[in-house]
Amino acid sequence: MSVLPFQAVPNGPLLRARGVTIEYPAGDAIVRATHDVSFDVWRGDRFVLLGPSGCGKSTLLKAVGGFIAPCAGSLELDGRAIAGPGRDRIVVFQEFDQLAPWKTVRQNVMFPLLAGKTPKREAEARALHWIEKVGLSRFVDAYPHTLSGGMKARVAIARALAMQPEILLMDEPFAALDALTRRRMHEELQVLWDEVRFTMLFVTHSIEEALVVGSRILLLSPHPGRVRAEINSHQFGLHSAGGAEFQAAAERIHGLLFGAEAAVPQRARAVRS
Ligand SMILES: Nc1ncnc2c1ncn2[C@@H]1O[C@H](COP(=O)(O)OP(=O)(O)OP(=O)(O)O)[C@@H](O)[C@H]1O
Repeated sequence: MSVLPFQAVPNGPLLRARGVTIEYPAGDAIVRATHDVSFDVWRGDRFVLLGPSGCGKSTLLKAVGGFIAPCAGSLELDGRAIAGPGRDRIVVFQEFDQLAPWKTVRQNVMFPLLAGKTPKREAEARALHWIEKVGLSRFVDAYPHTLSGGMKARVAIARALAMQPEILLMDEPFAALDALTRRRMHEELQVLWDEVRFTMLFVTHSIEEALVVGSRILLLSPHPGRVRAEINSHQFGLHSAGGAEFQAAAERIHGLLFGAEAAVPQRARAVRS
């Protein structure tokens, strides 16, 4: 019998999570961070994991990044089991001091490309391309300590996108920024996405941010995180923030997360917005 080489499932979801349960050892005990979480992320999705502090959002993101393994369930990217970190998944954290302080903006963006053996000329061209896309061309030779928080956020995004990952993993990337800068970053992320259509898995505990940033939102219950509902939110954006429909969606999400509906464990439901 001939064995066919593995092939990715055409037209399937890019990221498939099935029954993901993740536990941490904590002394003699075990902390269950997520329980039986399933979801699909399709190419071009801006998929948000939303839930209260401690519901396992970052844990799920780290598992997708390949930094921790589920104790039950499966995670697949493009049909292949996630078995460890890979260049197809790049994480952007909220600590922008992940930028090397002794490297310029250009050098910071080039660094992971060079580490991945991209030829220097190509690495520089790609770095300059993405630095321009995030509006920092004038700052290519600046050092991180001379940049504002928003500018550092943009460098981190440029560095991630320059790697051309299959999926960008963003863990509350704007949480440390002031409200005005965060709003600006939401705008810029939207402009970038409109142009590039990258796939994004975005973690936040802010309902408003989830609605503005996301095209689909997975609501997770408090500790351990279980899927409460999945919501379409592509119709919302900064233009609709504060409007009646936006407020109604935000209130419904709040009810699902914290209200009477949240008290009764329930299976995942598709909720139309
Ligand atoms: N390294 C660890 N060891 C033990 N327990 C952990 C570890 N990391 C996370 N946890 C626990 O797992 C649960 C989920 O944590 P996680 O950071 O994923 O939640 P979160 O939803 O991202 O929270 P936040 O919004 O506050 O960042 C929490 O109860 C947390 O205390």
